Amino acid sequence: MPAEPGPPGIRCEGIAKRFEGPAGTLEAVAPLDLDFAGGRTTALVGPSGCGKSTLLRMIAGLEAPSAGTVRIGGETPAEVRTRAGLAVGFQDPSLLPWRTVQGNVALALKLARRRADPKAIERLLTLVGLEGFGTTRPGALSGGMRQRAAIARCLVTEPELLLLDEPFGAVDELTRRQLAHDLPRLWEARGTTTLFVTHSVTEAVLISDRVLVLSPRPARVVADIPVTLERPRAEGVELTPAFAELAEAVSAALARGAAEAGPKGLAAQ
Ligand SMILES: Nc1ncnc2c1ncn2[C@@H]1O[C@H](COP(=O)(O)OP(=O)(O)OP(=O)(O)O)[C@@H](O)[C@H]1O
Repeated sequence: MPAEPGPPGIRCEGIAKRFEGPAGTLEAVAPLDLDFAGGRTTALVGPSGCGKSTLLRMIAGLEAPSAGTVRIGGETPAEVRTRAGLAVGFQDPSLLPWRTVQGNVALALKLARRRADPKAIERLLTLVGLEGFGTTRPGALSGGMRQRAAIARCLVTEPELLLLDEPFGAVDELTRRQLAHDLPRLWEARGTTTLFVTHSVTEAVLISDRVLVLSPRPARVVADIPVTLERPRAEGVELTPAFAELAEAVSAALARGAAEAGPKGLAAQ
């Protein structure tokens, strides 16, 4: 099906994933119906093991659903991937060790059959705090720096859809805050549809237009919280009562989801 005009929305219908293992069937994602508006940023939060990454991988077309369908602006994930319309950033940055940071970022452009502009790459590296590290190989970077290089690699192709799975996991708190302020400005300006998995309630509220709180596995939506704070987020917004109220609503929903799941849910938190 041809792509719809404008930033692509995502529609998941009855999407589910079961894994077969020696201990039997594991229901990672129970049938879920989800809609994500085009050009918006949504945070997915939920206890460890509730199926967030599996959901993201299915939307990215990296994992086949056991049931249900995913459409991105009317297209299948495979169709969007074929024309390099989506980028995925995982906690494990998986950079090519023999290529420099510049080379790793430029590779994403090459795979998308686009010309690499070294100046544009350098600007992006500056934005993620890697100024002057373009010629360094991943082995000589810290874990957090590798993650930031991977984020630059995601952004360089200017994808329509950005799927980020805890991309700041190994980044120190201060840099993390800076990235949480700076990066959304970039993808908002481009109208990128973004899905973002995080364990940080603060980050979820800071970065997104909407927070979906998921229950312990198999995940269902416990709360769907619109984040109405002004964009771009102002410096110090984390200290405002409106922010605290939203963060509290997310935390309370997480606790409610765990409590409703019983002792298994609480243990999974
Ligand atoms: N390839 C796989 N084979 C078998 N089981 C899997 C596979 N991938 C994920 N699972 C299981 O599916 C469930 C959901 O995993 P998933 O990684 O999606 O959770 P998550 O919410 O992203 O967790 P975390 O927050 O800890 O990263 C877990 O019980 C996990 O063990």
